[in-house]
Amino acid sequence: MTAKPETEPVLAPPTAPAVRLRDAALSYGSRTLWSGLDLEVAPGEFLAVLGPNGSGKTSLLKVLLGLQPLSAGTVEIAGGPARRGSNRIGYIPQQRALEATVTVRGTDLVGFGLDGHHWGVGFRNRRERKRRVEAAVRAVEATEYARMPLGLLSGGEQQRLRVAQALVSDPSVLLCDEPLLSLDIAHQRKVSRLIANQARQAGAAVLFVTHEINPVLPLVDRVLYLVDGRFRVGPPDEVMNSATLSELYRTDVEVARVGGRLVVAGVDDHDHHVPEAEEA
Ligand SMILES: Nc1ncnc2c1ncn2[C@@H]1O[C@H](COP(=O)(O)OP(=O)(O)OP(=O)(O)O)[C@@H](O)[C@H]1O
Repeated sequence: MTAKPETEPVLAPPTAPAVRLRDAALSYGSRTLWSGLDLEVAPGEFLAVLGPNGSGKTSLLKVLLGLQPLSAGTVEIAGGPARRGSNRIGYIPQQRALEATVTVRGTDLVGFGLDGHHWGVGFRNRRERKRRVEAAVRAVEATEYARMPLGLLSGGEQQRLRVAQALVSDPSVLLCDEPLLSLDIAHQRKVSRLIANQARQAGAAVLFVTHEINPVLPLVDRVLYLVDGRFRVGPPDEVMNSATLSELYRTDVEVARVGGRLVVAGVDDHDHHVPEAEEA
């Protein structure tokens, strides 16, 4: 007979999800982008969000940013309701080219990422603010041009500063909308690592919208794949396979692994927007 332990084992408290959607739906007019979406993203988790144009990936991020209300269901993020302007949430928006006349400097853009209730007042905070902005600019290797007007910078340089802006507040949730676009391969790799470090080292939940999973495949814990109102969530191997994608797209889709990369054939949307980093 085995002796009963005198005390119950101490269990670590379960970690609350950083993002939780319950039975969530989003419609614009009569068009439903997705419905019945139950999704929990844990602190430290890296979730890739894939799907063809118009499937509602950016709209999902807008819901999490408090910019778009759900049509049904509930959303919680970083321990509270989705609301605008939280500096616990970092956001790398889908890139839009800035006009040459934009005179805001890179360091100002990065500093906006810190603007919250406890920043920007008092000398000590100003000094700390400057230190953090400089560290974030250094991390994306933008020191050389960070004081220039944004309108004069290349698309890739602007993008690196947007990444610094999203990371500067040490966010607990990081929402990224195609963050590797217009970056060269070396910077795709560096930016992917910075984003992954925010998950692995700082414990942030990362939602990473992308058309091309290969540059981040080694970093991805789970995939959310949206197609025409249908979706699947699971580890990359469970979602990125011929059977699952054929079911989602309702047509024959072939997925093969070639040298550690995923090759998807049979759907137009797997156009390669970005040259691929060999290793994220
Ligand atoms: N405010 C809005 N009102 C009405 N329709 C909208 C609104 N915002 C987005 N849409 C539509 O919803 C659909 C999904 O848009 P969304 O930007 O979320 O797609 P996506 O999956 O991010 O696409 P892409 O891969 O092209 O970036 C699109 O057809 C878009 O036109």
